[in-house]
This record gives sequence, C-alpha cells and structure tokens, in this order.
Amino acid sequence: MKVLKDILYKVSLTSTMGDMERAVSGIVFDSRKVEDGSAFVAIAGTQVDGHEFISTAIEKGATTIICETLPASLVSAITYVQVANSAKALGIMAANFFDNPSDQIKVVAITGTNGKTTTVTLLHQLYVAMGYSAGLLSTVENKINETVIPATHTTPDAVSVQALLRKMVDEGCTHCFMEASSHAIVQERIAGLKLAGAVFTNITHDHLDYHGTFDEYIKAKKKLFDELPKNAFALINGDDKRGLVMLQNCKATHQTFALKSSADFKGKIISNTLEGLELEINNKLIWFRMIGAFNAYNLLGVLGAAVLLGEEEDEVLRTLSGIRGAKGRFDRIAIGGIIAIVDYAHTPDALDNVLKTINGVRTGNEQLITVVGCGGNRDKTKRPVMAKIAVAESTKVIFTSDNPRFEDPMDILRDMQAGISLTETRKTLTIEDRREAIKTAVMFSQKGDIILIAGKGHEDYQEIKGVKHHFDDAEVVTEILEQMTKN
Ligand SMILES: CC(=O)N[C@H]1[C@@H](OP(=O)(O)OP(=O)(O)OC[C@H]2O[C@@H](n3ccc(=O)[nH]c3=O)[C@H](O)[C@@H]2O)O[C@H](CO)[C@@H](O)[C@@H]1O[C@H](C)C(=O)N[C@@H](C)C(=O)N[C@H](CCC(=O)O)C(=O)O
Ligand SMILES: Nc1ncnc2c1ncn2[C@@H]1O[C@H](COP(=O)(O)OP(=O)(O)OP(=O)(O)O)[C@@H](O)[C@H]1O
Ligand SMILES: N[C@H](CCC[C@H](N)C(=O)O)C(=O)O
Ligand SMILES: [Mg+2]
Repeated sequence: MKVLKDILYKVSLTSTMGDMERAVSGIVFDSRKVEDGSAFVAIAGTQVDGHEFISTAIEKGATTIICETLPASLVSAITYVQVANSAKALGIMAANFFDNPSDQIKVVAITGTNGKTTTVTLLHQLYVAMGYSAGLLSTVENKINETVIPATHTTPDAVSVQALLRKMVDEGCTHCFMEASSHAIVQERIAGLKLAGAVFTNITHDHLDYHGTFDEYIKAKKKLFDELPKNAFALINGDDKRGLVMLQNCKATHQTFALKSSADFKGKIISNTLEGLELEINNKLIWFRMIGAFNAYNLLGVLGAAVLLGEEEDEVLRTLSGIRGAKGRFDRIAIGGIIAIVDYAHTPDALDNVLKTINGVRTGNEQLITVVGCGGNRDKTKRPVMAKIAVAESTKVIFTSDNPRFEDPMDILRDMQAGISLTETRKTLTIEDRREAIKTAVMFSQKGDIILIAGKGHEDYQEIKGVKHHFDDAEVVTEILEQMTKN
C-alpha cells in the first residue's frame, strides 16, 4: 500500500492536517465508490460540488480528504489536505499512486474537434502492425494490443487514465496513443501525465454549451500544448488557422503537417474516390484505404507523429497504406446496388466534409439521401447549422433522433428545422424514430443512390432518458437493405 505523503509528491499544497504517513488503499473522486482507507478527492463539478460529499465519504471509510475548501467541522481521526486545484491534484496523485507509468511508456495525445479517434486508431493499428506492443485510449474503445477494454468517455477520468497506463506498461507496451478531449483537458483528467508528444487536428464549432465561447474552446485545446515538456513534440495542422495559436506558449519542438501550406509533413491529394486516397508525400505516390480529403490530414498527422517518435518514413507509409481506421468512420455498406455510409459526423464541419467527399465522387444523377439528427444535452447551436449543411449538400434529408438523452427529441428536431428555409423544407422529412427514418431513406433510394447515416458511427446504442437501448446504424441499415432488395 502507498503512503499519503508519497502520493502527494509534486501536488501543490495549501495546508495539511493530520497523519501524512497514513496508508492509502485507493484514490477516489466519487463518494459512492469510497472504500476503507480511501483518499477522497472533492471536486467541484458541473452538476454538484464534491465537497458536499465529504462527510458521506468519511462515513464510508475514507481516511484522507483532499479538498479546496476545508469543511466547517473536522473529524480528528481524518487527514485533511487542502489544495488549490483538486482536479489537478487528483491527476498528479493518481500518477504517483500507479508509479508514474507515463515515465515508462511513450504517450502521444491527440486533440482537435474532429479526427482524434481516427488518428489514434490509425497510430495504434500502425504500431501493432510494425510489431510494437501498444495501447489505445479512444472514444470507441480502449485497447492493450488487441485486448479491448470498453470506453465510457473519449478521455477516461484521471484515475482510470493512470490505471490503464499502468496496465499497458505491465503488459509490455512501449507506446500509448490517446485522445485528449477539451472536456478532459479543462477537467485535468490528464494532469500528472508525461507526454512524448501532442497532435492538433483542427478546431471548428462544437461543445459551446460546455466551454461557453469559441475562444474558451480554443484555450482548452491550447492548454494541452502550453503544458507540454521541452523534450516533447507539438505537431499541428498548419492549414488550420488556429494551429499556430496552439504553439504560442509551447516549449516543445514545433512541427506542422499540411496539404495547402508549406509544412514539415506535406502531402498532396492525387486522387480521392470511394475506394480510397492517393497522396503524394515527399515525391512518393502512396495509396491509402481511407476515404475523404479530411482523412489526408489524419494520415499526415499519423505519419508526422510516427516519424517524430523515431520511425522510418518509408516503413510507416508502407504499413499505413494497408490500414482501415476506426469503426463507424465512413463505413461503406453496399447491398443491392445501394450504398449506405455510416459516419460519426456529429459536428457541422464533419458533416460538411463527409457530404462534400460523397458529392465529390458522385458520378451521375444518383441521389444522396442523408439521415441525420443531433444529440440531446449537448451544444444546441450546432443543430440549425448541421441541418442547413445537410440540406445544402443532399438530394433529400431525413431529420431524425440521435441520442436525445434527457431532452424531448421533437425539441431537438425543431431546433434543427429552424436552420432551413421554407422552400428547403420540401427536401426534408422529419421522422423521430431512427429505424423508421433509415427505412424511409432505403425506400426512397434506387440502384446507384447513396444514403449517408450521420452522427452515431460506431455507437451501438441510443441513449434515451439515461438508458442506453441497443441501436447500431450499420446493423439496422444492413438488415433493411437486405430485406428490401430481396423483394
Ligand atoms: C460535463 C462533464 O464533462 N462531466 C464529467 C465530469 O462530471 P461533473 O463535473 O458533471 O461531475 P458532477 O456530477 O457535477 O460531480 C462533481 C463531483 O462530485 C462527485 N460526486 C457526485 C455525486 C455523489 O453522490 N458523490 C460524489 O462524490 C463526482 O464524482 C464528481 O467528482 O467528470 C466526471 C468524472 O470524470 C465525468 O464522468 C463527467 O462526464 C459526463 C458523464 C459526460 O457526459 N461527459 C462528456 C460531455 C465528456 O466528457 N465528453 C468528452 C468528449 C467530448 C468530445 O470531444 O466530443 C469525453 O472525454 O468523453
Ligand atoms: N481531420 C478531420 N477533419 C474534419 N472532419 C473529420 C476529420 N477526421 C474525421 N472527420 C469527421 O469527423 C467524424 C468524427 O471523427 P473522429 O471520430 O475521428 O473524431 P473525434 O475527434 O474523435 O470525435 P469525438 O470528439 O466525438 O471523439 C468522422 O466520422 C468524420 O465525419
Ligand atoms: N463525444 C461526443 C459524441 C457525440 C455523438 C453524438 N451521437 C451525440 O450523441 O451527440 C459528445 O459526447 O458530445
Ligand atoms: Mg473521438
């Protein structure tokens, strides 16, 4: 068991009271998970303030309390540690508790509005294919080599991040590729982590409900780069005008990738079809199985990260050429001459990119029918924008439900409809039931047509009022296409 004062190494302390040599059985930030001998870290959250649960935590067996504000009455047998920032303290404590695994494994964090899962998944697949033992922390799944550990968040909480890294090190992993969501950066879920490098993919409209303004959202991403150590690399998308902002106060080695501007890792799209991408990189022509111009950026980010980690460019390109990427990202299902594409586009930029990619490869008068919704209890301002993009780029659009969470799906759909004009509504239908919406899209389509089902990608559930009901876009559209094209 670890001793409290060792776990607090490098935590900035305001005051302490009680036994600092106390053994700690575990670090817990949720009073409901406290066990005998736990150190309970009280964090002010978005819903409640963890400080309100200090007495409950003590009743459940916590012997150490880490907090920003000391409770009015103190229990004599308990050790109290006052800190300026308990979320940050949690990260550093978790790292110490698990013996600082990031000192023993090269961790690369990817941030950006879109492309994080794609980039980390490609990196993980690349490293495993090149013979390394590697870990992955992503929206879709966490992995230690090929063993899957289900993911609940894009970036796990601070204790889980360190516990997972410990497991990776113990199982011999030399590298870990992880997503750093803006929520996680602000909430200090990655405090205490030593990074070998960080990658910035892009920044566009999302999560304004949480960050308040676009500036605050940019600052959240920038914090990752501000805190990088000197010996790490900072690799940014040079074509994104916020890329250079990320590097403003960054001590790490600055590196760029780009398609349009000059860059350390520069690529050029030679061909872009529904079969894949051909890119020119350093006078070499390479074919990739990834679809869409936006994936050229993801591939360049992957190449850059791997080279900066010490890999040989030619081997990286050769291996990357055969790799498929993450589930639910431009998944193509062709049955009976109809092509369905399941994609996780849930932001305006992602939807625009995916639709433009499809339109770029349409050859004749085939229809493009889009089925799309927006998530509940998330950024409301992206709803009308996504609706407008869908209508502008498709022959027909069916608005439907995504994960309504605790909102009324019809309210979300009304927010979407507000984004389109009366004449544009002629191109649209609103069908709340997602299965019915997909079925209707299939009924409308003829041989050669393309159906885009956007927003949920790999998700195999629909979250309604706190309950996750099984729902898998790819499964549903396959079943309906098979049924309909049989008749
Ligand atoms: C809005 C948000 O990010 N919330 C995250 C946050 O919770 P919170 O601040 O709301 O916590 P809270 O409920 O107010 O509670 C405050 C504190 O009191 C504690 N508590 C609470 C109740 C109790 O009885 N006892 C107790 O001790 C809680 O454990 C917590 O420490 O911290 C929790 C622990 O790390 C996260 O699980 C939780 O994620 C929620 C479930 C969530 O939906 N988050 C999404 C928005 C998210 O994080 N998404 C990003 C990806 C976004 C993207 O890029 O697309 C992700 O990384 O997954
Ligand atoms: N580099 C990119 N630029 C713009 N759009 C992209 C890019 N890469 C992927 N996309 C689009 O965004 C969607 C989400 O991609 P991905 O899952 O890789 O992003 P993410 O950043 O992990 O998202 P999340 O924040 O939800 O975890 C994809 O399904 C695709 O439509
Ligand atoms: N990581 C994103 C995922 C959104 C996926 C979409 N299907 C939705 O439910 O809004 C979020 O939590 O905002
Ligand atoms: Mg992701």
